[in-house]
This record gives sequence, C-alpha cells and structure tokens, in this order.
Amino acid sequence: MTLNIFETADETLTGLAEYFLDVAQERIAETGRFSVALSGGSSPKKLYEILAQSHAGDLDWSKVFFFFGDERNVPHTDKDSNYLMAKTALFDPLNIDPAHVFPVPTELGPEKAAAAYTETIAAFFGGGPQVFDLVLLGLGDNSHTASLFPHTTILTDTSVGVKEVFLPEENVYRISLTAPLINQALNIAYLVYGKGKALAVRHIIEDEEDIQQFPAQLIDPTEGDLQWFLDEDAASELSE
Ligand SMILES: O=C1O[C@H](COP(=O)(O)O)[C@@H](O)[C@H](O)[C@H]1O
Repeated sequence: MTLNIFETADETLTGLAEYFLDVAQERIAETGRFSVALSGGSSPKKLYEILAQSHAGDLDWSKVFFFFGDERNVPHTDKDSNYLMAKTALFDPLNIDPAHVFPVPTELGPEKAAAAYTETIAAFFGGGPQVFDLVLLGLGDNSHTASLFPHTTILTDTSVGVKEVFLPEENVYRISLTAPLINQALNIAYLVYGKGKALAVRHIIEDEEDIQQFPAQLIDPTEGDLQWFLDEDAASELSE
C-alpha cells in the first residue's frame, strides 16, 4: 500500500489524474486496452473534469473501457446517478464511444441489474479472470467504499461479481461490485479529501479490523497495487 499525501485537494486530484493516465498508457502499451471501474459520489467529479480538460492529450481514449464500481438504483438521467455524473464530466467532453461505457442497467431493478452487470463484466473478460486494470474508489465518512456499507449483507459475500445492497436507513437499494471482484484488480486507487473523512481514513488504514463497522477494510488486493491519494486534511488523523 502506498500513501500519496498532498497539501491541498486540488493537488491530490492532479496527482491522481497523472497516476490514472500513467496506468492507462502502460496498460494500453502492454495489452492494447485499459479497463477502469469508476467511483461515484461527489469527490471524483473534479477528477473526471481534470482528465477531460487538461490531461486528455496523449492518451488514446478510444482504447479505454469504463465500468462502475457502484451505482444508485435510479434511472441514468437521475441527478444521483453515478453514470450521469461521469457522462457529464468525462464521457461527453471526451466524446467517448458509448460502446466503451458499461453503465449498471438500473432499469432492470436492483437484483436483475446486479446479475446482468455480473454477466456483462464476465463477458468483457471473455470468461477468464476478471481483473480490472484500475478500480477507483472513494470513502464515505461512515467508512463505506463503492456501496459496501456498514452492516450490510454484501460484506460477507464471497462471490466475484456484482450484488444489490439494501440500505435500511435510506430505504434504498444500490448495486456494487463485491469486495472479491474489486480485490482482483491490477491497481486500486482511493481518492479521499477533506477533514470530514479523516477519521474514516484512520479506521481503514490503521485501526483494528472490524469489517462490519469499517467496510473499506475489505479492500486488500490479491496481487495488485493499492494507492491512496489523500489531502493533508484527510490524512490528519493518521499517526505518521
Ligand atoms: O456513495 C458513494 O460514496 C462514496 C464516497 O462518496 P463521496 O460523495 O463522499 O465522495 C463513493 O466512493 C461511492 O462510489 C458512492 O456511490
């Protein structure tokens, strides 16, 4: 695990954008394509805008394939849709071929959407090991990542795939990659900034294991590389 700590949120975002482009270039050079599972929520929007605006230059975006680490159970036109956010900030400005974007089919309802997305991912990897080149993750102040929320059934799910998750407090479903699927990735990168996330960062990186309370502790790549991109505020509860 590598901690990349930057003074400001803007520097953190730029650092992760550079890392994203480096990994993408490398994988395209090695395999001819780059597969990435995007994070949702509010933090990555600026990252996608940076990628779309200033750093897009040298990358052959026609070789990039986009998936989603998690999705809210809403239509793709809903303001809470992770797909809509990425479409607006990244896909549309870069004119990404829609055939290279794999949204979670939320129109099917949570259970069927999860099953269909499991199949979509398996088909993309041709029935072989499902190893994303990069999985981007965020961290909620309640220590969730993707839609691995505290005290939910997905936390003990050992399948390599996608599952629906019910969040009783909000009375909504989400759809998420399971931890075993995320952990197969070649590279995993967290983007976390702001003081509000500092305790959660400490829980995941330094505190004793308690998966039910701190689900992001499940993220532990089997063979891949794990990078944290943090600003000083988010890192402020770490001991060193
Ligand atoms: O709900 C979500 O939360 C986390 C963190 O989001 P943020 O809004 O606090 O940045 C995110 O990683 C996840 O993809 C998203 O669906």
